[in-house]
Order: sequence, then structure tokens, then C-alpha cells
Amino acid sequence: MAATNTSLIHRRGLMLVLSSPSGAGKTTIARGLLERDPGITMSVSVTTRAMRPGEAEGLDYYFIDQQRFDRMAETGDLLEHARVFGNCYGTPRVAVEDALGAGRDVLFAIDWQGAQQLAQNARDDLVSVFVLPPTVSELERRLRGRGQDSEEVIANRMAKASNEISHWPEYDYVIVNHDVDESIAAVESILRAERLRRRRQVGLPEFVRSIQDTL
Ligand SMILES: Nc1ncnc2c1ncn2[C@@H]1O[C@H](COP(=O)(O)OP(=O)(O)OP(=O)(O)O)[C@@H](O)[C@H]1O
Ligand SMILES: Nc1nc2c(ncn2[C@@H]2O[C@H](COP(=O)(O)O)[C@@H](O)[C@H]2O)c(=O)[nH]1
Repeated sequence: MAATNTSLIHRRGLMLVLSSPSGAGKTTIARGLLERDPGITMSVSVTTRAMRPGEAEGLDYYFIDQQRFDRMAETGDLLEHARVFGNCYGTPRVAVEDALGAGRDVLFAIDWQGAQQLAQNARDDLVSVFVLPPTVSELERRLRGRGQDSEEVIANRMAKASNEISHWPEYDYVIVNHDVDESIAAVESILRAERLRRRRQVGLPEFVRSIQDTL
């Protein structure tokens, strides 16, 4: 007869992806989730885009030049990468693999192209959430209210919003970001449930067997 032992169960880390048209609020939701949940780590992307006022190196992005980006892409140092709004963005591979290996969950705020690449390479570890704005005028108001982009950049992002939104059916979950706190709570619920998926609980068969052996 074996004693039951919950330490037999270890959880596989998951990748939680938030995508949305620019300005719908995925970064805001991601920050809220990081504050509330110590078990999830943000993936910090590399980008060739210029740093915005208030952004910090290594916190918002790693700001790198095109040559370095191309080298990282060529050598496989990026888990996924894409050109978005005329700049290059990518996810450094090592940080994500280290976190997942340590059983930690990783949060991404990336576009549909990146989400597709992660789905191709690691579908079982991926949970994807598409964030919609409540209205088009509110999306524009948020982009403008952020106060960090020129009118030209805002117009370009609004023009590309429809294409980004067209990918919503590819995601596991869809939320409409009316209220930030409600949206954070919705993503928290998704995360809590997804952590309990049977396939993520390594050692579950052994644990169940240990219970059955004691019956
Ligand atoms: N539910 C909400 N209600 C009102 N304002 C919001 C809401 N969610 C986010 N915002 C605001 O909208 C602006 C854009 O949000 P945020 O930067 O999070 O968008 P994003 O989707 O990450 O954009 P990008 O793709 O360009 O990085 C910010 O000023 C943020 O404070
Ligand atoms: N495929 C990826 N897309 C990314 C990544 N990091 C950010 N993004 C997307 O870029 C746009 C623009 O971001 P911004 O900071 O310039 O406003 C954003 O909407 C994200 O979807 C990435 O690593 N890979």
C-alpha cells in the first residue's frame, strides 16, 4: 500500500497570449494580471521600434537595431517574430524556455502572427485570449489618450485594426475590454482554470494510482 502524496503532481508552465488591435488594452490587462498573480512572468520582447517617452529598456522592451534583430532571428534566438506597423518585434527564446522549464507561466502581449507561430510550435502549452475594444471610437480614443504616438502612427494603427480583429476566431477566448478590472478578473479566471487542465498536471496518473492503491 502506497501513501498518497500530492508532491507527485507538478504543473507544466503554460504560455498565456494576449492579442488585440493596438490600443484595445492588452498591455494594461497584462500589467494588472502580473500585479495580482506572482506565478506568471511577462515575456519582454525585442523590438526595432524607437523607445516611447516613459518606456524603460528591459521592462517594456529590449530596444535593438535591425542588424541585431536579424541576427537573433537567423540564429533561432527568437521563439517567434513578426513585422508589425513597420517595425520588427520578437520573443527571446531562452527566457521563455527557462521560465516554462521551472514550471512558471509566461504572459505575452503579441500580435496574431506571433500567436500563430507559437500555436504551430507548442499548441498544447498555449492559451490565447483576444481582446476587443468596446467600440471603434473608444479604440481611437484610447490610442490618442495614451499620448505617446503621432497622429500618423495612430491613423496607421487604426487602419490596421480591422485586419488584426479578423483573427479573433483563431483564439481560445475572446473578451471585450469595457472595464479594466473586469477584464483582468476575466483573464485571471481563464488562467486559474487552464492551470488545472489534466494535461498540464505532470504526475497526475501516479498520484491517482497512489490514492487507488490505498483504497
Ligand atoms: N478598459 C479600459 N478603459 C479605458 N481605458 C483603457 C482600458 N484599457 C486600456 N485603456 C487605456 O487605453 C490605452 C491603450 O492601452 P494599452 O497600451 O494597454 O493597449 P495595447 O493593446 O497594449 O496597445 P499596443 O498594442 O499598441 O501596445 C492606455 O492609455 C490604457 O490606459
Ligand atoms: N509577434 C509579435 N508582436 C509583438 C511583440 N511585441 C509586441 N508585439 C505587437 O506589436 C504591436 C505594437 O506594439 P507597440 O508596443 O509598438 O504598441 C502590439 O500590438 C503587439 O501586438 C512580439 O514580441 N511579437
